[in-house]
Amino acid sequence: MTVKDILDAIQSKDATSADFAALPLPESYRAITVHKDETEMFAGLETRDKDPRKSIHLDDVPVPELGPGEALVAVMASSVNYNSVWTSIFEPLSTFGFLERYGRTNELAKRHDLPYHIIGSDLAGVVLRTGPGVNAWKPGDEVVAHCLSVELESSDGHNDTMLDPEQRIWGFETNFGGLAEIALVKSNQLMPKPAHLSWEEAAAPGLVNSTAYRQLVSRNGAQMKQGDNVLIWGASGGLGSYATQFALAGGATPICVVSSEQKAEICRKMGAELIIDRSAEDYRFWKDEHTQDPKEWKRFGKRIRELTGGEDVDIVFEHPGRETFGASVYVTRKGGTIVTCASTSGYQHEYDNRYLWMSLKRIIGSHFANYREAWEANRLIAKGKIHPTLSKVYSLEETGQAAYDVHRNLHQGKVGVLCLAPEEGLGVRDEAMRARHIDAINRFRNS
Ligand SMILES: C/C=C/C(=O)SCCNC(=O)CCNC(=O)[C@H](O)C(C)(C)COP(=O)(O)OP(=O)(O)OC[C@H]1O[C@@H](n2cnc3c(N)ncnc32)[C@H](O)[C@@H]1OP(=O)(O)O
Ligand SMILES: NC(=O)C1=CN([C@@H]2O[C@H](COP(=O)(O)OP(=O)(O)OC[C@H]3O[C@@H](n4cnc5c(N)ncnc54)[C@H](OP(=O)(O)O)[C@@H]3O)[C@@H](O)[C@H]2O)C=CC1
Repeated sequence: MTVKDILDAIQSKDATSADFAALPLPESYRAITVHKDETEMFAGLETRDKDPRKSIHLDDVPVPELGPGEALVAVMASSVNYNSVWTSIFEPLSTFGFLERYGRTNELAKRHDLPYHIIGSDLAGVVLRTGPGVNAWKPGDEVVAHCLSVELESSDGHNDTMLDPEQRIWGFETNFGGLAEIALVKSNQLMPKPAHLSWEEAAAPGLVNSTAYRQLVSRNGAQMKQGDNVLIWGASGGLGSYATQFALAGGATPICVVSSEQKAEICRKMGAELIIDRSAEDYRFWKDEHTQDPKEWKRFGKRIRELTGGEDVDIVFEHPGRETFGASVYVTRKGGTIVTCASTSGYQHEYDNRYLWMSLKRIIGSHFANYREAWEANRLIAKGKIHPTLSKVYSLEETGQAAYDVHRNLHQGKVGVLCLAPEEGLGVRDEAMRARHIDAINRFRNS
């Protein structure tokens, strides 16, 4: 039995759940990995010079044992997230430490502590097997998976599953991720695949869409409301392309920051009108490595006021971190919110705290999304209210290049990866709904 037989079953129109359940599992499958004995390979290099194409491998790996509450999924497509870039350059630390720590927690978790890490935190595919105790899903179900892995044995996470002390991001802090032909997930990560999307389109939004939803919309984030001005860094990037859509769909006004005219045009296509090209306007928030320039914060703030007709921003959607955080705190209106989920340009932030406390601003930390938020975010995709922002699709063999593109900011929106799917465009079940949204679905394609 090989993965080819699985693919044949998926592509045959009449395979039943019983047929999928009867398919023997292959012994091995192809997966994107990083290797434990290579974690020092980039020692001494600058971050930008660490090349994912060198550290990312395509290996044959054994199918992991299936535990209670888990599912094995045949992965048709996945996507590249920035967390896989971090994994592949071993920054800010090697993910093997996460796997070792997880492995120490219990007997079943030991499976994750291996000399290779199968990465990837998104998937669209078909359930192959479910473990004991799984009733909601069965072999043959077409699914996407969100990336929240929790144990829920402590009450700390019972109101908000992101607060579980054993909270992990699947495919980053656990093994057996989505950039592979088969993935192992907890069954409560599974959600229905949006019927109007192809496999690669369905696999694209998951992680970033859920994160932007919590960060901007949820009561756990900035609680954006109608009429809010929302400053969105990297508005045509992974997170930003969903934040921009949430702002527009929620009656807010996005002020989109991008770094080229091409990216500005994509934001206009999404419906945004207020756009700042940070390259063309050449903001230099840092005079040198250690000193910020408040005059540049002010110039940036003036530009925002020009665009909004004199208003400041209610919310800043932050993730670049060190480079922009001082400016973000400065330009937020009195009583406004800076909501951050990352620090791509550096995690030691500096800002002038007088502008925070004297103007009663708040900084909120946000990370991925709880079960319910991830479900709600996926529901918005399934209803055609928010759309995938897939620009380019690579084969599994080309994942290193795909991660390189994201690391070097050469991409737009999301970059997809075909795993078992032999070509793009497969897996659409609701053609009529697709036709209604086709322009929006294709907005980012080939940009
Ligand atoms: C969905 C996608 C998301 C993304 O893309 S996010 C971007 C990618 N992610 C990242 O860049 C984050 C990567 N992770 C990290 O950098 C690290 O992961 C953290 C900085 C988040 C945490 O650091 P660590 O060293 O792993 O964990 P500690 O919590 O600092 O625990 C180490 C030891 O320190 C003890 N400790 C924790 N808090 C306290 C305290 N308040 N007082 C005293 N001790 C403390 C712990 O218990 C433990 O101890 P013991 O080693 O013995 O187990
Ligand atoms: N905590 C969480 O749950 C999550 C955290 N993340 C983290 O968020 C970060 C962004 O992820 P994602 O959106 O997918 O990545 P992308 O690379 O797809 O998009 C980020 C965008 O940010 C902009 N940007 C990059 N560097 C800078 C800078 N120095 N100053 C201003 N803008 C900058 C770029 O846009 P432009 O050049 O056009 O300005 C880029 O398109 C990553 O660090 C990732 O790990 C992501 C998802 C979830």
